[in-house]
Amino acid sequence: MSKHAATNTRSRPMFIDEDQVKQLLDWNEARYAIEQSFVSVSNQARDPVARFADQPVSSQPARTFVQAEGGVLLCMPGFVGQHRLASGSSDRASTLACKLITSFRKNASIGLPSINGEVFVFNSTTGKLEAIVEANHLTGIRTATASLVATDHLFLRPARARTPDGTVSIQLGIVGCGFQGMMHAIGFVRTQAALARVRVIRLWNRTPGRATQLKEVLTEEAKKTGSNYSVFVCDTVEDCCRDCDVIVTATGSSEPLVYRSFLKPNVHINAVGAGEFHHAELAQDVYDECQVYIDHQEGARKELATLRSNIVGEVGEVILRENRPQEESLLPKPGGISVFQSLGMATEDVTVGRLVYEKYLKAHSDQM
Ligand SMILES: NC(=O)C1=CN([C@@H]2O[C@H](COP(=O)(O)OP(=O)(O)OC[C@H]3O[C@@H](n4cnc5c(N)ncnc54)[C@H](O)[C@@H]3O)[C@@H](O)[C@H]2O)C=CC1
Ligand SMILES: O=C([O-])C1=[NH+]CCC1
Repeated sequence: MSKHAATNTRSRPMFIDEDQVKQLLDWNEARYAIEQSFVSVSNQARDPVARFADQPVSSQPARTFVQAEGGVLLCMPGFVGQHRLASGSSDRASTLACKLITSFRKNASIGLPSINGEVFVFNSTTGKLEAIVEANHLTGIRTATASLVATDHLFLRPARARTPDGTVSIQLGIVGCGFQGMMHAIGFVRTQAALARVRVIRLWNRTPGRATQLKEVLTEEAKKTGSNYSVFVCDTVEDCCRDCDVIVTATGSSEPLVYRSFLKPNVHINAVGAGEFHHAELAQDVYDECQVYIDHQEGARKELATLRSNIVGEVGEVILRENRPQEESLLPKPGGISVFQSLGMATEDVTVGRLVYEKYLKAHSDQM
């Protein structure tokens, strides 16, 4: 743990529950933690002589899947070395953690989330388990934030650079209004000041009732955040995607939902959901034309082995090359389709789990 962090010297680990995570985790702080995670993975993947000493490094194997009768258990261990805990801070930390997460699709019918997890945070010097962080909300925020970071670096920053006042506004499409779809929509709304104004949100869900519910949530959210976007519930995926600048797919579909003909020529898609495999939601004619960016080569080799597309590289490598004119840019060709194929990776849970734990320790320092 960092020299500035109080550590848990008790024999029992801290338990940080869902409600506490909701209070502690902030979208903009999570964004920085996720950027650190992306960068750590790509910095580690570099040739050692080309690695940046002032950037974090990491170690993370491809995750393992254990098939049970009703679903699957994923084991996601990871280490991030020398990451910054907050933007603008010179304090660095190293974090060892493991997320255990289950995906049981039929849970919705009994009123439970389909995805349930915990992040186990260890002391990276002694290996002692220091905290268990409930990770349903955490997984929602970290996954949506990974999409926000990818959208920002691949699509919004170049767009902002092309406008005279450095601001952009977007029409956002959400295909699949379950937990992830909701968290993504809220994430885009809550980070408007930093990323892009949201002027329209278009929603589609297989069962329209869930899209209508999300419309109500987003209408409340507009009041809370003083935003004035319009929200539309769409009857078809085509209608949902029409005219969108940014699209999120977050379903369990094993069949393609989004086809090339539904899309504007210049669009960024965050493909988050997984049916039988991770690239099921977009049709092959989208993959034939787009440029794909991933979170983690190691995971992609295993989980995207059947994807036929132009995989440009990791989002972290795009970030590392920004503002370094001596290195060739990995940005998408202007005016085309970019896809962030999100698998989800342990280092995201490592840096965000550590953020929650640090904030918990700070909030409870008088009781330690
Ligand atoms: N990339 C990442 O880091 C992560 C990805 N996921 C994936 O995101 C997806 C959504 O997860 P949650 O929102 O937590 O689940 P959820 O159970 O809350 O929502 C599932 C959504 O998928 C839709 N859906 C299911 N089967 C469908 C089909 N055949 N056609 C169209 N829509 C269908 C449902 O209507 C619902 O909108 C899952 O595939 C999950 O594995 C979840 C967490 C992290
Ligand atoms: O990265 C993650 O946490 C998950 N990806 C798919 C299900 C959960």
